Amino acid sequence: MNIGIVGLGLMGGSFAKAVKRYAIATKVYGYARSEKSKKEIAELNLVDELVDIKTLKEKCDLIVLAIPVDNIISIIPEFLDIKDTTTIMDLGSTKDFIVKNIPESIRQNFIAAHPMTGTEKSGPKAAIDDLYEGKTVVLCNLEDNENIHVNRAFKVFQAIGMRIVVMDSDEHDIHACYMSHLPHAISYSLANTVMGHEDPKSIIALAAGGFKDMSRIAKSSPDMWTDIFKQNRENLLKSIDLFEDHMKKVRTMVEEEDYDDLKEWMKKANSLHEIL
Ligand SMILES: NC(=O)C1=CN([C@@H]2O[C@H](COP(=O)(O)OP(=O)(O)OC[C@H]3O[C@@H](n4cnc5c(N)ncnc54)[C@H](O)[C@@H]3O)[C@@H](O)[C@H]2O)C=CC1
Ligand SMILES: O=C(O)C(=O)Cc1ccc(O)cc1
Repeated sequence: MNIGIVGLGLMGGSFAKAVKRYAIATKVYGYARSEKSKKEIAELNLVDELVDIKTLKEKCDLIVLAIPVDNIISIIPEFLDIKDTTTIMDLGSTKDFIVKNIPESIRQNFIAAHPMTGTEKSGPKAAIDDLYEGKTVVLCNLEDNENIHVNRAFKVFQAIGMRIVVMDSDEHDIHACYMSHLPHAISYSLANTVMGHEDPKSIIALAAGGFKDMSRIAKSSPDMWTDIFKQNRENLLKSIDLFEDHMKKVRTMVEEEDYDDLKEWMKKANSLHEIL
């Protein structure tokens, strides 16, 4: 099988490394837009050959879109003439808007996937050898796909060591919102709150583990995350409201010196780590 990857940053570059490591592909092709990316991808030896979209469509059995979620939508028109036997798959963090905007003519070829793994880093240099190893990938609305494409997706994800979970795209977007998109909104908010109050010298001198843990994902790509917040806007708004309720609650308990209730509220939060 020949595999083509569009966008060779953290997710696409790591996918290239994984399929090479497990010798799943006869040849791995890549497509990148900028000269800077092309140079980095070549230096890191992420793919066997960098080609244009036309060649990618001619040569590849599986084409993976590892680009920001709005770019997935805007690049799709270039793939309307893929062969019936070509699988096209995205790795975007949102799923509902994407599946609803795939044209009918290629809907059966299009596998909507979200690997639940990543980091705050981006670009080709961020690619990691074992990013996907032992991690979960969510596949959505598989009833809209032909078997040949579903089987190919299962084969590739299992071969790179992933666990597959199947669900509807709207259900996916709710779970992804609470477990990933809201935490990113909180981390960006925390980073901006602290920087608005503390000078850089104090941050360097005094930042402890907790602050570093909670602000790590505030380093994530604004291009990628603006698109995600846009596509999952409704769920994100609801989750921010619920989070604000908790911030108001802790504020009231502290203001009213209601320390018994505060302790109970904290104990409840502690129990999350019995599950995780
Ligand atoms: N970063 C993470 O931890 C995770 C990201 N995702 C999703 O994976 C996708 C890719 O994210 P990352 O790899 O983290 O981003 P990234 O920024 O590291 O890589 C994306 C690459 O695609 C290139 N690109 C953008 N538009 C392009 C286009 N039209 N044609 C060709 N190349 C293009 C960019 O120059 C960049 O090098 C996004 O949809 C994101 O939501 C999913 C799970 C985890
Ligand atoms: O860096 C982290 O801890 C992440 O949470 C990475 C991440 C980012 C986006 C996703 O859709 C999934 C995972």
